[in-house]
Amino acid sequence: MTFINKLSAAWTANDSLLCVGLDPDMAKLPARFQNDPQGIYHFCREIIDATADLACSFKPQIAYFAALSAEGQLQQICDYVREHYPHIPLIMDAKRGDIGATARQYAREAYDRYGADAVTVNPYMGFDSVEPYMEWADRGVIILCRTSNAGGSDLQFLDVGGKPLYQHVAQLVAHKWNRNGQCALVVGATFPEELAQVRAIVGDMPLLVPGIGAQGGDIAATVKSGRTAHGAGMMINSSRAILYAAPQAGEDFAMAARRVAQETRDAINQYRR
Ligand SMILES: O=c1ccn([C@@H]2O[C@H](COP(=O)(O)O)[C@@H](O)[C@H]2O)c(=O)[nH]1
Repeated sequence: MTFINKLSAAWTANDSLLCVGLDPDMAKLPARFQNDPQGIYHFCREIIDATADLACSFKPQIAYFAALSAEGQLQQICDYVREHYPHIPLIMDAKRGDIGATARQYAREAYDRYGADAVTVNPYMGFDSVEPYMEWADRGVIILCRTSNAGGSDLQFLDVGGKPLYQHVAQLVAHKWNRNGQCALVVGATFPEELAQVRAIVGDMPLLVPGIGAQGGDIAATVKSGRTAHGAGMMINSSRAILYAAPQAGEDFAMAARRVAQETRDAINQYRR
């Protein structure tokens, strides 16, 4: 099954456009995980079990693991999702970008080592830096377009021939690069007007949309701007707001994560149709 088919099935199965981000920050984990050599794995596993029926995808951000030399635990997490929730797409957020020969190694890392269904990629070095990922025709290639951070405007908003650069990226990916129908784009929830512009350019192409929750993006505006005619088409990511939902020590973190994930999924669904 391709990434896009798996994602469509997960949207329907869990009635959800919510992508649960896995960004484990050791300083924010409950104490029992900080004293456990396998703490990152155990924490993420509990989050996954608590939210798997509410999510359309899981998105580990590789930096949180690499910074702690915890790639082994990331591998265990990916194995766990594939074994216990094989219908939920796994997105490796790595934002890779390099020459073709190196890109092929990054693709092997994401798809073969971690078994990810999709990986995030930076388009700045052009098509030959993205093409190696497409050799895995059943996997997704999620390309940065209009990122959620304020500084994204420094380059992505540059006027290029009368249009901002991010619109060129959307057009290029939708009309030239997406030969196998495996591409998606990253567009931040913090810029709903640009999200609507991108949706108008790319048709039904899936969009990974970070920026709700901790970054303050408005859920109603995000969904209204980014949904397809079928009320889907998005993986709306929330990481910290779910992972660290427990307001104080003592509250069960997994129950709190589930509560916030459910509230977020339901808030998104209010504006889908
Ligand atoms: O434009 C982008 C692209 C990726 N991200 C990533 O998404 C999550 C957001 O985490 P929150 O805690 O929900 O803010 C994180 O992994 C980022 O690296 C993004 O925020 N914006």
